[in-house]
Amino acid sequence: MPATDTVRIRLPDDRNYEIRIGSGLLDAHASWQGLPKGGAAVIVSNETIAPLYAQRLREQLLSVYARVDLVVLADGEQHKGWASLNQICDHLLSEALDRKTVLFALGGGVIGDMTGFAAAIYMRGVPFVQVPTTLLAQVDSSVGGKTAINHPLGKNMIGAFYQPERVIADLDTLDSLPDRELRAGLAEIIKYGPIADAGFLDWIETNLDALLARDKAALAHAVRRSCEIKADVVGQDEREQGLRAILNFGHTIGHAIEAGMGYGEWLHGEAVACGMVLAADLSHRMGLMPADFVERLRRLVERAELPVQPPRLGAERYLQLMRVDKKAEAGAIRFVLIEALGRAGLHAVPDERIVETLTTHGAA
Ligand SMILES: NC(=O)c1ccc[n+]([C@@H]2O[C@H](COP(=O)([O-])OP(=O)(O)OC[C@H]3O[C@@H](n4cnc5c(N)ncnc54)[C@H](O)[C@@H]3O)[C@@H](O)[C@H]2O)c1
Ligand SMILES: O=C(O)C(=O)C[C@@H](O)[C@H](O)[C@H](O)COP(=O)(O)O
Ligand SMILES: [Zn+2]
Repeated sequence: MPATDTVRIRLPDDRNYEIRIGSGLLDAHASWQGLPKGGAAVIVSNETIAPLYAQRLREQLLSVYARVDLVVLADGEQHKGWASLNQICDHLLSEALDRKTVLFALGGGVIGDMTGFAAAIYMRGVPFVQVPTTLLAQVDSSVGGKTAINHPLGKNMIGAFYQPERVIADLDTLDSLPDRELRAGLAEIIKYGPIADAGFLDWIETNLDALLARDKAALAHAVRRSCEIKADVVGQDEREQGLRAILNFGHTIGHAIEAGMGYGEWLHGEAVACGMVLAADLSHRMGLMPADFVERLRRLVERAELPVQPPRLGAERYLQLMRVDKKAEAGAIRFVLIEALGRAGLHAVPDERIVETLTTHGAA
């Protein structure tokens, strides 16, 4: 039996679940035991991941479920929309699958977010399991129950909070992940340091080369610590009434970059990395953090070979995109700013300050 780390996420109404992290989990019988059954299993994946892993998952699930279907979606952030969501629902309905059906999201954050949303709305809710295969999905998107599709006017604008039954993060699936996608995952790992754990930021700085070299022990630690932090935050504030917003550090500008450039042009993690550098700069301009913190974060992002220079969309376009951000209130754009190393909060930032930061970084 392969070594497995388990992080538990604690939620009201008997909705606690486990995040299992380790090597060989995809092929381990135990990963798939104890889940809801009595209906069919449906694996939702995409044209890149399905040929790599769907057959292995299907074989495992056939020891639990009498029927295991596979829905293969187009690959890419630009397909995180109504058409793909409909494709999942069309399959479920045309096969007359009942509300005991369990969906298995096999892929990165795009597949996880869409499968979770389909699970939330099909027959008003069927169970689903996250099987994340990107670093980003293992450290972030598979945990916490944010599900969504994109809209041309804004990222993740149509969705639901809906928790999975379990998360199975098999570190071995990262072996086939392209380098650019691995680096995108590092962005969300870096995020957890400044917002929640200064010691973890030190650890990332020390171990960045090992992470880039895909050292399994380093990856296992990064995934576990990231999941612990996220599970703790979500356990306190599942529906983002307050604290959970800290997980959006770097995302106000990041989401504007993704939508403004056209989904898929910048990877989510790339846009978040750049957004964190600008949000760090804003934290300094708002008098919360010293200048050396901005430099420290910029240096780390650069070392991870992630972008620090935002695209020149123009200040007005950035402001327009950020006014539809979910954290905005009554037209005021609100940013997650760092207040001290390991502590963050939500702050309304005047447009002039935002324009200053955008201009300094060549985005305006
Ligand atoms: N729900 C949340 O809390 C949350 C958190 C963070 C990000 N997200 C969302 O997640 C999405 C980004 O997720 P992502 O970075 O995983 O991107 P992704 O899902 O697009 O996957 C990245 C690419 O890697 C490929 N891939 C996946 N696993 C692979 C593997 N093991 N081997 C080879 N190729 C593989 C995919 O086919 C895709 O081309 C965004 O839509 C973002 O909004 C959601
Ligand atoms: O789980 C959360 O909460 C997050 O904010 C995690 C983010 O990394 C993620 O990108 C999330 O999808 C963003 O949520 P949104 O509400 O800003 O769309
Ligand atoms: Zn994110």
